[in-house]
Amino acid sequence: MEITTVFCALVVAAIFFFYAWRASNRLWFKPKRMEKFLKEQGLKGTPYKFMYGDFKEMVQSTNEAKSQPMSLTHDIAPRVSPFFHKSITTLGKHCFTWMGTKPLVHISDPTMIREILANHNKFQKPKGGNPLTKLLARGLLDAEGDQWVKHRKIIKPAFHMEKLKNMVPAFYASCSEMIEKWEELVYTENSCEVDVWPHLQTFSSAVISRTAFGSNFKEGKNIFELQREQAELIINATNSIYIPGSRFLPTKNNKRMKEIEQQVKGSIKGMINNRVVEMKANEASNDDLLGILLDSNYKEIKLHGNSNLGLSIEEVIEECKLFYFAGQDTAGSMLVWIMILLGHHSEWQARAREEVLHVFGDKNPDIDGLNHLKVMNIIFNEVLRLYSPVVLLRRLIPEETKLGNLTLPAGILVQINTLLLHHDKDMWGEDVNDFIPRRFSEGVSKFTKGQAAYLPFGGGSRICIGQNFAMLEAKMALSMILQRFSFELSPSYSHAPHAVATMQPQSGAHLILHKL
Ligand code: HEM
Repeated sequence: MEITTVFCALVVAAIFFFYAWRASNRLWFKPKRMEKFLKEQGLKGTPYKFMYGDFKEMVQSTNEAKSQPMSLTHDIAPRVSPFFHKSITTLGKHCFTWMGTKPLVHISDPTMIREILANHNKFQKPKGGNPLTKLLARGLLDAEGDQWVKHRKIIKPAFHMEKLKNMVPAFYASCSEMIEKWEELVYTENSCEVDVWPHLQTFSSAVISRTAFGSNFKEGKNIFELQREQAELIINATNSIYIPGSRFLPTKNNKRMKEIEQQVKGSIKGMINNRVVEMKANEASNDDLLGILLDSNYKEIKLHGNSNLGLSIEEVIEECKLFYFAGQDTAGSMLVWIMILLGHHSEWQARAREEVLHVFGDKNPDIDGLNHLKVMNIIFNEVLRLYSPVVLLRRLIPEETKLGNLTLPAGILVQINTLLLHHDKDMWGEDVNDFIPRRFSEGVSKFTKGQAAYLPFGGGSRICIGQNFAMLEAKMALSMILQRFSFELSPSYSHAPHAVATMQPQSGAHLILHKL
């Protein structure tokens, strides 16, 4: 009897020590080993702090930076990315900080950046972290290896130029709705102050609803409104360290997130089922993203006679959710900074209008004309450099990997700070923080000398699939706006760029619109 009790006590103690050792290894000894390993290679870094890493400092510096607006300059990195900006300024361009227990190695050398972006199997999208973010978007953005190859192949045709051509009327209709509202607002005085930021968000959301779901536009809009609410709930939840399992607690937020998830899935599933029936009866229009995606999916299955080569309904649902997540906020962010910068730099606004009127007069913009707008193109490139909607790219290293002269241990994260790279004096020169679209007049690669230093849409094989879509959408919107209005920054405009999921104007974008 006594022997059994002693044996049981020993087993319990062994289990306790095993888990205690595992926890202390994960939370302390492993990070400390990695810290030593990185320091031995000459990298400077912040000291590891138990479990949280630099989390508290990051939140604190972001809150401080956001507490007041800045002067109207384009030197925005200290406000938008305060913690990473300070780390890189004090520790060097290649250094490390901490995301909880994981070291985050910052890479600024264009040759190393190219290598990271070219090898998507060695440098993968980060896994782990807060699992709630998966409720927002998975699909192509999240897939790896063969799964990613399969998804990209099926989705790619939806973004070919000849398919985008058919989406131009959707861009036009969405922009007309926005402009009608502005015309009502300026009606009495011929000019009026408008915070264009919410209008541009509604516009980019309408564009995605129309182009994704065509005739089911209204239903699509409803789905996207739910997704927007989901994004807000998730962003709130990710502002604190995630405690494993806490997403299953029956809190008000958790319940609402689950409810939204089910409603969104149900609606998209219903639309897909209807569309499949219509496709079989040859009654469906394949001009929208959903139609093209389903068409490309079934062609792939038919071609190889193997249903594993296509996407499952669940996967199609995830891709539809991703279109919204990846395409709405980013395009809205790009447009709002274009309008703010052109409101501030009136000479460039005048040049862009001159070009638009020269190409289209007062006619509706068409795709050929939009593809030939040179001044607008260089303005967009410069806005995307200074106010890149996506401020950083992050990758996880699953196995020990060589990068330049560094050996990076398995499990660490590498980060390319797009915003800091776009504001780097060594790369762009002393006038780095000035708005000079002309620097792109001979193309991006001429200025960067082909180096991976300009990455608003990422780079390598995982470059943004919606790049041409977004550029066309923004060109259509700006052309239609310039044909009808001139605008300048309102005295009540407060310059406060900040990064949420994308770079956004924290206090809105108050412009004075004048009807032409
Ligand atoms: C100005 C607008 C946009 C910007 C600045 C932008 C930026 C980016 C960036 C930087 C990436 C790479 C992320 C990484 O490597 O970690 C990316 C990927 C992606 N973007 Fe965009 N994007 C924009 C518009 C769109 C639109 C309109 C769509 C779709 C409707 C879209 C769909 C995607 C998808 C699906 C990926 C993942 C590609 C892959 O991993 O293979 N994006 N985007």
